[in-house]
Amino acid sequence: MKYTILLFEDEAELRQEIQDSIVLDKVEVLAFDSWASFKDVKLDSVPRLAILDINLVDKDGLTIFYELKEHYSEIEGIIITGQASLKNAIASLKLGIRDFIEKPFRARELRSSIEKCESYKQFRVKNYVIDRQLEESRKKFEAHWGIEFIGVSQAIKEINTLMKRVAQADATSVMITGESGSGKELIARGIHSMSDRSGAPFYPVNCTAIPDSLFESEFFGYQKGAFTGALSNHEGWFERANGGTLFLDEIGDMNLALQSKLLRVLDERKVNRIGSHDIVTVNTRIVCATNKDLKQMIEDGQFRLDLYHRLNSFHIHIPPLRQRVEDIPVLVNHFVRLFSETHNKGIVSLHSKAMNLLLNHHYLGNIRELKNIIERAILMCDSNVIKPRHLNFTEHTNGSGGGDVDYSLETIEKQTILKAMKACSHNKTHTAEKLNITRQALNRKLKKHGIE
Ligand SMILES: Nc1ncnc2c1ncn2[C@@H]1O[C@H](COP(=O)(O)OP(=O)(O)OP(=O)(O)O)[C@@H](O)[C@H]1O
Repeated sequence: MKYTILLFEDEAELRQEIQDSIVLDKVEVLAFDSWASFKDVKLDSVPRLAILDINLVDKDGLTIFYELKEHYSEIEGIIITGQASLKNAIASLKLGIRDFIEKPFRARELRSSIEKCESYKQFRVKNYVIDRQLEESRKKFEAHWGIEFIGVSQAIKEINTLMKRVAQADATSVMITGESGSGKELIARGIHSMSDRSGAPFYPVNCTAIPDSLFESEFFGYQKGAFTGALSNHEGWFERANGGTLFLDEIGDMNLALQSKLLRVLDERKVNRIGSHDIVTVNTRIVCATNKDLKQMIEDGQFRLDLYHRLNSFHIHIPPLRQRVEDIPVLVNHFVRLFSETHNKGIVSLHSKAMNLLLNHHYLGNIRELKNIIERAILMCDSNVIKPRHLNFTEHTNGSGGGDVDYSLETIEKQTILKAMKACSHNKTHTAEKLNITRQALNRKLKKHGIE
């Protein structure tokens, strides 16, 4: 599907520069120098995003966004301005503008802002529309394969027992920890579907995908007219998941102010939408997940200790796949059967050399990585046996067993920072940009790794 972006900028040179910098796949940028030049244009598709200068010749960017919103209620907005003021920033936020960028800005800053809008949009689309289709296919998948957490290691056996036990403890909050791709969401879904809540929604939210400015309204919902952009009543996550399970993924990315509010809801089990005095009692189980070290975050003052204890009343930790090699063969067989069926291939087995390579791989991306490797192999395989040449490992590991290579994430992070520092002649601002993190974050990491 084409992704249409509307650009309103009256400086011709900047307009062209912005257009040139947004060369993204499947994106079409329609540029205008004024409202007058846009208003009679017939669009082929619904625009998903508007990038607006505040001062245009005939209308200001905020008013234009307001008018666009009337026609395209789902449109997102980014304001670019040479005259950033608190007043404008507040007005933008109230209108539901996602980002506010001060001129002059770098092309990558704008691109990253667009990507943020898009990931938020995908989050909404996923949850409000496409989720139904996903739910359907998921149900079919579960009916066929079951939702059991696959594995034969002692760790997985214990996890399966814990899942069943906590599923019966109705309202207990659950904290799931483990590296990315290790199965945290699958466990959360498993707990939900084994509990008495299975008839009510399982509502997944990725805390990283929501800009701070929108967290509160998404969290609690709002009443029509509560603020300028509130064009209709909007249920918050707690209400949507009422009776069911709210899965808060990447809880470590929730800011401190929101953490306090979450704690209050967990204590009181009550929410009220922004702009409304009505109090809604909610019966929502919270299952949260993180791959961050929350204890360290508590020490650094970035995560509330009381919330940690509240969420951690039941803790499930998933060890990385490389520490439970005995699970690899069953997972491989499971994914071979699954993808062979999905892609209508008659693949029946795996060559022992291919299995050896899989057993010796280090899986920094855990089960997600293994799953992708098998799916690719199934697609590449032209006979009914998967052979070593069908396996496409990532560049970090070659399946040879690893030798003396240190695969710890800490080491990889340190090496990446050192490489970036070298490439940027030790200029911290440039290094931070290259690594796509803030300068403060870079300083913290340099300190952590003892670099300098
Ligand atoms: N034990 C398992 N058995 C079968 N499939 C699994 C298992 N663990 C994980 N998977 C599959 O691996 C993929 C990644 O799992 P999931 O999304 O739950 O990981 P995650 O830890 O939540 O990742 P992230 O931290 O990146 O959000 C999913 O497709 C999931 O179905």
